[in-house]
Amino acid sequence: MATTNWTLPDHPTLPKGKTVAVVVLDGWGEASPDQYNCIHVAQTPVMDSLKNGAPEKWRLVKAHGTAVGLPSDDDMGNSEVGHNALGAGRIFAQGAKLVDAALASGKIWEDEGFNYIKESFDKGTLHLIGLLSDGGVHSRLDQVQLIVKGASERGAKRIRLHILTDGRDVLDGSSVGFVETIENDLAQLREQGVDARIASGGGRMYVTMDRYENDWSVVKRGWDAQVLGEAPHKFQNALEAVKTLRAEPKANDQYLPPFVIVDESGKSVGPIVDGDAVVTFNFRADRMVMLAKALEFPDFDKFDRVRVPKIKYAGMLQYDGELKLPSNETVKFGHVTFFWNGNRSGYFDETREEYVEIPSDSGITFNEQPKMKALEIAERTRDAILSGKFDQVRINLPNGDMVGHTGDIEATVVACKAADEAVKMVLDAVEQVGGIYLVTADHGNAEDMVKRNKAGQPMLDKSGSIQILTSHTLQPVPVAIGGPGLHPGVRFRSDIQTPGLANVAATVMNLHGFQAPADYETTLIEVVDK
Ligand SMILES: O=C(O)[C@H](O)COP(=O)(O)O
Ligand SMILES: [Mn+2]
Ligand SMILES: [Mn+2]
Repeated sequence: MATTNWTLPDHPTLPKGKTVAVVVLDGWGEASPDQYNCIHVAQTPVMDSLKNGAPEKWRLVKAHGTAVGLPSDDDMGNSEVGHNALGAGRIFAQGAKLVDAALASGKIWEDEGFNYIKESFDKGTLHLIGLLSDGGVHSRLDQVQLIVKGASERGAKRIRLHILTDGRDVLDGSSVGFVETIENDLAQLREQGVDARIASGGGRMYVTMDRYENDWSVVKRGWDAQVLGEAPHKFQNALEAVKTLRAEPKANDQYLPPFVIVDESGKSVGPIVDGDAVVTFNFRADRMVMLAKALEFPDFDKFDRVRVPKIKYAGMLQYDGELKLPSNETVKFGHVTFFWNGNRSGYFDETREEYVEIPSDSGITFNEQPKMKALEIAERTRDAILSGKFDQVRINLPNGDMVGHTGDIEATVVACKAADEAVKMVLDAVEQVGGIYLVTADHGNAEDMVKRNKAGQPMLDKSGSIQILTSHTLQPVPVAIGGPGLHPGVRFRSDIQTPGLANVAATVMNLHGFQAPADYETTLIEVVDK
């Protein structure tokens, strides 16, 4: 059998042995300057100097749509696809696109996963758990509709949906419309004799969709509602649930409390029991892995599951290639490890890598602490650079994104300033060791906090207030290179017209003195005589 040769060819000009700092600013895009562009409003002298100081060493790259493996150029970027592209150096079809293709070809119904869960359809219930929105980041409503329809046509007689409301990848308040849409579909199925209903729900950030083991109580709340059929709020139908819970002061789709749907006698309509099938319909991994562990691990000590039903469980994708979940931190830690490494947890080589997690504040929304742990991340990065132990030090600074998702403009301005200060500390350390930096971002967010019409003007809601955009954007992101270790002849090429994040990996390999493999997206840099 032929063995792969992983040795990279030497770069013809660029030297090896320089420390390279790769800095990813989460949610930091480039957009026209106005009062809703928090990066523009914030004092960001370091990022400004990179942009204005060296025009041949700063440029924009695409971070959304087909450039990062999403189905269309209407799809905003996100952390999973952005970091995958940054790490992989190539453009792979991402979860959203793979599921679209499997649904369009009908292959999804022939796959092992569907055949496995189908065995439960005769006697058991099919439960579908996931994010109900058309954000296209973790899941998509049209896919859920097709799955419900397709499963019912293929023998599922009793279907229960456990919905998570969004408000983060889509406008706050849009949950009501999504619930209406799916309720209509379910009503039609009921007319055809399929017992299909929503059984439970809750806001994504408070129920189920935690990530990187930041706060297991979030997953527990979901478990109680979805599996045990228990929640503090009980309603007869999901539309009433969402409308009533949204009427509470300060209510927000992201944080709706858990609820269960009950029958006339007050009994939950859809706990998960022995013999049932469960499908988690998010294609994105990070916020489903914890639930997958709770559903699958025989030894589990993160919370008391009370009852562990014997189920057949499948996900839309394999969420973790290392742990094989399903078998068939921190809020961003996994972005520069797990996502970067192609949704694979754990080290490639423990002797050569060290992953450092700076735990986030938990139990708060990040507009309360917009500086987050930027300073701590920067200090650890500085120390790692100064230690001389590493060829490459890679970090993700979460502020622009995490605070941007809260929709709090003032706090997002503070967040952007904090991220800029963190970049300064990293660049100072690079300076001290004679190293090289590459600063970029995984997608936009903080640079535009308002929903706009086609002409680019802010849109107003019925009461005349601007419609706050909590989600990511379609904007390009910057890439800046520099540092005393950078060969003086290095500059960005002008012959690649629309590069994307996938071009960064080959660039970084060059900065380490190597050429990228032939199938990588081309490097952004060239070396001219100086
Ligand atoms: O999971 C989230 O927080 C959002 O849906 C997307 O944000 P991220 O892609 O930046 O993680
Ligand atoms: Mn991100
Ligand atoms: Mn985000």
